[in-house]
Amino acid sequence: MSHGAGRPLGRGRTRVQVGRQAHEDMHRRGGAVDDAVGEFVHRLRADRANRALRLSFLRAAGDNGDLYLAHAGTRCTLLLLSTDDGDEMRVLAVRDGARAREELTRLTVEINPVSGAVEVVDQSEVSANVVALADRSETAPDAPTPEATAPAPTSTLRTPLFAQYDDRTLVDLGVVSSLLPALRKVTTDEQFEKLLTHNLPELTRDVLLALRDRVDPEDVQRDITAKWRPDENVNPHDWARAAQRAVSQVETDDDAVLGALGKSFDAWRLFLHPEQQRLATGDFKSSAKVTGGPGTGKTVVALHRVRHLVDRLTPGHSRPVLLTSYNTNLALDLKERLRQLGGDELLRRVDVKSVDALAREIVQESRLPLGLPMDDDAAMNLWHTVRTETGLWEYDADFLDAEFKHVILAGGCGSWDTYRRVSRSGRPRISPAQRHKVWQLVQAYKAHLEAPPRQTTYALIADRAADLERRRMDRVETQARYKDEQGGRDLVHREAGSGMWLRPRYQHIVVDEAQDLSASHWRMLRAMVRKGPNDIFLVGDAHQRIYGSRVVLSHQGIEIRGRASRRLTLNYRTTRQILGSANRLIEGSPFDDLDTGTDNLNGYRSVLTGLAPQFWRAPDRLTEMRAVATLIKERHDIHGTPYFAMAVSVPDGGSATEFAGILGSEPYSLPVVEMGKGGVPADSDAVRIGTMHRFKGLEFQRVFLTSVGDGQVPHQRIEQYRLQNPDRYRQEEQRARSLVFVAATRARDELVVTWSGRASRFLPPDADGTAYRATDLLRQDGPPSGSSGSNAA
Ligand SMILES: Nc1ncnc2c1ncn2[C@@H]1O[C@H](COP(=O)(O)OP(=O)(O)OP(=O)(O)O)[C@@H](O)[C@H]1O
Repeated sequence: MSHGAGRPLGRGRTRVQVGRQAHEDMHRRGGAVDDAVGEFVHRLRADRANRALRLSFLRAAGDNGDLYLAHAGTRCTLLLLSTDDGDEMRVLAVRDGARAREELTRLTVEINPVSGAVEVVDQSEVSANVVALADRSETAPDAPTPEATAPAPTSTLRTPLFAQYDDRTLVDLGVVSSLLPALRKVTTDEQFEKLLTHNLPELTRDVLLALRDRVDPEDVQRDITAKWRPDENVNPHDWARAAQRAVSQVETDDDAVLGALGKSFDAWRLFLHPEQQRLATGDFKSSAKVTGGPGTGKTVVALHRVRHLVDRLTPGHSRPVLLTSYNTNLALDLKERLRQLGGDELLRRVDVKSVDALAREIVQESRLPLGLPMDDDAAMNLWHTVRTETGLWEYDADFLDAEFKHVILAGGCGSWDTYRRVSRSGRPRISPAQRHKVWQLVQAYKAHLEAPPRQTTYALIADRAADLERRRMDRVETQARYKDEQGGRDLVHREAGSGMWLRPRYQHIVVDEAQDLSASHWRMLRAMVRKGPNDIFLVGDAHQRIYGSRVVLSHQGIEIRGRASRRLTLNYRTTRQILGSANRLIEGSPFDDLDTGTDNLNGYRSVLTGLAPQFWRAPDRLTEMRAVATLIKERHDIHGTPYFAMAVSVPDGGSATEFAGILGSEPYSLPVVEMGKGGVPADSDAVRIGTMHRFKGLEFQRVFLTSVGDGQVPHQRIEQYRLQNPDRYRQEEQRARSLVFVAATRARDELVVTWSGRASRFLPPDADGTAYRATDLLRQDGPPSGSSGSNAA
C-alpha cells in the first residue's frame, strides 16, 4: 500500500530519536550541523505541524511507517522515519550541501532482520566508490597498492573478497542486504577499506571485518551476531515496532537526545553496543563482572550501570551508590564522565572516590590513631632501610612489599604461626627458612612504622578499614536478625555513643579497573554492601594489571555466577593496526579472569582502521628525544593536532623531566605538562608527559611510546632473577609487558614507538632493521616524518 502524501500528521508533541547513523553523519560534519539538528529536534518535538520545519513526504516505509525529508536551518537536510501518525519520529540520516536532498532520496532504508534496527545504506555512492577503484586498477594494472607492490591482475580476473559466502549467510550474520550488490564488486583490500569509510551500520561493519580476518562464520554468529539479537522475534515489515526498538540506544527521552546534540558529542552517552546495554541494565542475583581488552567500553558500562542503579533508587538525599577505582586521577576522571552522563543530579546520589581515599576516611571516622600515610616511594624506601639494618639482603624491597601486601595482609597473618601456614599461591617460591627471615623483616618494618612519629601505609590503612567495615557489617546483620525476631517491627537503632545509623554503608558498589585492587580493598568493599542482588558490579582486565597481584574474588566472598560474568570484545578506541601491534606484546602469556579461571583476548577486535604504528630508532638518548620533539611539532604544525591530544610515555620520573626539558626548550619550545597523581587540568593545551603507569585508563589521539630499548623495557634489573628466581622473573616480565600494553593501547589514531640503541625484545624481531632512522629525521634535508607514513609493525 502506498500513501501519496503519507499519513496525515496531526498537531502535537512528538517523541524524537536520533539514530546512530544520523549521529555519525552529524559528527562527521561538525558543530554547526549538530546545532542545526538540535534546534530542529527541539521544534519538531514541540509541534510537528509547524510549517517552518518544511517536512515533505518522501515515500512510505512498509505499511505503518513514512519517510519524510526536512530542512534543519539553512545548513542541512534530514531524512526522518515517522510512525504512529507522527507521534514517533526518528532522524535516520543527515546531509548538507547543494545535493543533500538528492543524496537522501536515494538512500535505502530497511529493517535488519537480525537486530531489528532501522538501517540506512547509500548504495549508489558505495557502488560508485568501489567501481571507481575497480576501474582504476583495470586502467593502471601496474600501480602499486599499499598492500601489494606486485602488478595487480585486472579486476575482471579477481575473485570477489566475500565470494565464499552466499547472500543468505551474509544476511543471516547481520549484513544489511542492500549492501550486497556493492559488496559483490569488492575484489581488493583497498576497495574494502574504502567501503569501510562509509557510514555503515555497526553490525554490518563488524561482521565483514571478522569475515575478512577469516573468522569462521559460526564463530561470527556466536561472538558477534548473537549479541545483537533482541529478545523478541523481529518482523522486518513492522516499522512502528522497529522505531520503538531503539537498538543499543540507551537514552530514549527527548531531553537526553537534545542534551547530547551539543558540541561535546560523545556517542557512548547515547548508544551502547547491545552487549554493553545488557550489562549496564541487567539484573543480577549477586555480583557481576565485566572483563575485556583495553578500549572495549568497560568504564562506559560502569558509568551507565551507576546511572541505572541510581534511577531505581527511592528518592532521597543520601549517596547509596559507590563508584570507585584504584587511582586518584582516574577517580577524578570518572566523576567528570559521570557528570557528562547524568549531570549534578546523578552525582548527588553517588560517592566517587579512589579505594585508598575511601579506606582512609573509614579509619579516620573510627577515630583510631591512624599515623601519617607514607606515599608508595617512601614505603618502598622503608624496606630498603629495614634490609640494611637487619643485614638480610637476600630479599629486595619490591618482593618484600608485595609479600607484605599480597600474602601477609591478604591472608590476615597476625602471627608467625599463621604466616607459616598461609597459602602463597602465585608468589615466587621460598623455603620455610626464608619465610622466617621475611617474617623478621616484616616485624622490623612494622616496628619502624609504629615508632614515633607514628606512620602508616595505604596497604595498612586498607587492611584496617576492611576490619572495621567487617565488624560494622556484623553488627548490621545482628540487628537485622533481632528485628526479624521481633516480628519485623521497624526499630530505629543507633550505635551506642556513635550517633551513627546502623545500616550497610552502600546499597550498590561499582568498581572500575578492578584488576589492581588488593585483597584488603576487596575485603573492605565486600563488607560495605549487604550480600544480595546487584551488590557489586566490577569491570577490569587482568592484561592491564600493573599494581596489584592476582586476587581471587570468590575467596573474598564476591560470588559471580554464570551469566553475571561477561567479556567485551569490541574496541572503540584504537585502530586495528595499533591493536595488532599491542596484542603481540602480550601474546601467549597466561592471564587470570580476576577469579579462579583464565582470560584471553580471543575475539578482541576493533572496527576502526588507520595507520600502522611507526617505529623510530636513534643512536643515543638525546637524538631520540629530539626526534620525538620534531615529530610532535610536525603533528601539531602540519596536521593540526592540538598539543593536549598528544602524550609521551617514559619509563620513570627522571626520564619525564629529561623529556620535558628537551621538548620545552629551544628550538622546539613545545608546551609540556608532566602527569602527576592528581592528573592534568583538562584545559591545558600542552603535551602530556608521564610514566606508563600514569597512562592507565586514559586516551590520547597520538601516543609517543618512548625509551622502548633493550635494557629499558623490561628494565635490565629483572635479569638478576632469570636464573636465580625464575618465578619472580616471569612475574616481572609479565608486569612489564602489561605496562607497555596499557601505554600502547591509549592511542586512538597514531602510535609512535621510539628507542635508542637496540630495540626492546618486546618489539618485533626485525624492529632495528626496519625502523625509521631518527638521524635522517634530524638532518636538515631529511625526509618529513609524515604521520601518514608507516613501516613494519
Ligand atoms: N558504545 C560505544 N559507542 C561509541 N564509543 C564508545 C562506546 N563504548 C565505548 N566507547 C568509547 O571507547 C573508548 C574506550 O572506552 P572506555 O574507556 O570505557 O574503555 P575501557 O574498556 O574502560 O578501556 P581501558 O580498559 O583501556 O581503560 C572511549 O573513547 C569511549 O568513549
